[in-house]
Amino acid sequence: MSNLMGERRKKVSDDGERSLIKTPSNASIASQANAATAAAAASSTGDLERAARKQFQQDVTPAFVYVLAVFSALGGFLFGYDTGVVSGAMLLLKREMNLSALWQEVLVSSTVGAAALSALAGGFLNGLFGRRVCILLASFIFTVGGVVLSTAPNKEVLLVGRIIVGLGLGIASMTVPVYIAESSPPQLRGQLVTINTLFITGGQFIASLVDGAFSYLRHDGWRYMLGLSVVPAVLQFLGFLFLPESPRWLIQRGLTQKARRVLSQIRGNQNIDEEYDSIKSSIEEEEKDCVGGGPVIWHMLTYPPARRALIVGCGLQMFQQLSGINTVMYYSATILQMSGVRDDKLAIWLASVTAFTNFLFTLLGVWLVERVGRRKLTLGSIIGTGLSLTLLAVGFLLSAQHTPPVTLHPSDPSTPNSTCSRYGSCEPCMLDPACGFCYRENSSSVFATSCVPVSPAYTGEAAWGRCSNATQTKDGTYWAYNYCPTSYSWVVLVGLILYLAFFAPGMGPMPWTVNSEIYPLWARSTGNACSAGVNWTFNVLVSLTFLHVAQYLTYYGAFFLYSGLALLGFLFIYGCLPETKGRRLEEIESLFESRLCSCGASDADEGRQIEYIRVKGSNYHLSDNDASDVE
Ligand SMILES: O[C@H]1[C@H](O)[C@@H](O)[C@H](O)[C@@H](O)[C@H]1O
Repeated sequence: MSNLMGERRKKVSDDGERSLIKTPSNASIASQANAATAAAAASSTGDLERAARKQFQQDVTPAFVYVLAVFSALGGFLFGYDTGVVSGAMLLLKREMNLSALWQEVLVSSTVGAAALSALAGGFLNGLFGRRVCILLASFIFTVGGVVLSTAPNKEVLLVGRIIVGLGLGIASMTVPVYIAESSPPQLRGQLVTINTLFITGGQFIASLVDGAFSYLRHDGWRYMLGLSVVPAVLQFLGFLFLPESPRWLIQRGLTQKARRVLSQIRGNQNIDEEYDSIKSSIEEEEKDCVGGGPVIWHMLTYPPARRALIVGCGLQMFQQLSGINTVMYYSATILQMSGVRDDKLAIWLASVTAFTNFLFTLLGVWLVERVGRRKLTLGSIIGTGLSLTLLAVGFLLSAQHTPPVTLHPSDPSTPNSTCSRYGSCEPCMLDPACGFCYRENSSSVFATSCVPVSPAYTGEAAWGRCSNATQTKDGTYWAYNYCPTSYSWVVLVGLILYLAFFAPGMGPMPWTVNSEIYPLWARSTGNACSAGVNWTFNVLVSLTFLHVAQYLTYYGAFFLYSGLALLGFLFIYGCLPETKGRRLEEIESLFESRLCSCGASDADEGRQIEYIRVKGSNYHLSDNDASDVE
């Protein structure tokens, strides 16, 4: 490895191309001087920071970096679409292909499992072939997966298609944030990377609409649902044929001339000298520090700053999933049914309201990330998430305490000893996956209640009796498979809305955003591969265990457990997450240098960042040579 690094260093130190740098025009120098004046005139540090940022964005940020971010974030859209669309597709598939519960579970989790594995492999591919090739590869894989899924003749081919899609998901989920972070100017980086998560939640929302629309098509509707992902995948593939490689990766590989060209392309009229030099010298520094051979993960584990960054990155992803987002999203249709929406179709449409709320509040995160910073946003978010989870748990607890008793004990001659008939009230009946609650309702009460076995083919019906034909029958008889009728459903509904409002701006996007920036360049691919792998692994663990956890601990127990985990997450974030706002990627490693886990950013750190932006704001008019004095 040291030999390799020595060779690379030689290439990196080739500096013969300085004449290729675009020198700033008089107009740009004048406008940069305006930036400084505007910044200097601002009275308070907050005004100063805002003025500098605004002026910088107006003068220096070319539209190209936004185009680049949006095309990359199509990877996020596919992430959201492919993970979201499957629930609606499964409703149709299980009838059409007669899928057992095991097959349904395998089809849903195979994608997430494959994503976990391919995210890990993506680290290696990223280092070797670069970010652009990996994004091209991911969109190609998505396209193939979409075609296989939409034309699948049987469940085995469906499984192959779901695994292919998962392979694309893993690579895209770890590459896209890194690519955007490496191409963005520091003061926009948080916002642009967070756009990727906005696209994830946007993909989930569109998937829920597609699910709603095609659920009316009883035959082959699932083919359209699963196959439509080909459209954004092809769009991204075509776009990336024309988009450039990450300049940082190019410099690392010694392709300095190309890196300069790309940097001036994405920075427009801004002078790139300072940025180029700082990236290059930090890579040289990194390479000097890095001695000995062996895999990058070993170097990360034995080099304290990289190890701390890895702990923070993986911990954030783990706590994101442990705070139960995918359970809450998945369960939202049932929560809505509990609250009185008894019609199946309407519940599917209302689930898209949940997905839209998640999307809307992620937009708030895009707006807040560069204003309040990553640390405060994540801390505020996890506190709110934990409290909303407690409210959800209290709602479920109240419903359980006032659960309606079973008043009728009908027995079917073919299943006389069904365990269902032994339950005395709705709560234990509904928690048993083999049983459901059948009841009649009028405006003031629930009556004529019974606990009966669920139909083996479809959980939306009872195996026999009054509820064997549909979720809701004409005479006001209802079938409740995984909820109990309750007058406390409003508490759960408020909990759900608050949960999304708090989770989506912070805990949703920040783990991805922070991971894209905390690792030094030599460890960035591997660090992101590991943390994305952790995200997918905990995603599959939490979704696979939810029903079992609910069965043993009841729903309120499961939600109390999640809120306890959110509390642990808060302590972890409070103790370990530093503020990275406004810093260059190359500066961030120093945040992990001395402290145990790089604990909280102090006010002094905040001051330094404002100073950094201020100095940069007033520095644009300086000559190229002066620029280096600033750092
Ligand atoms: O950041 C995303 C987002 O919050 C999604 O809504 C969720 O489904 C994903 O698991 C998560 O990684």
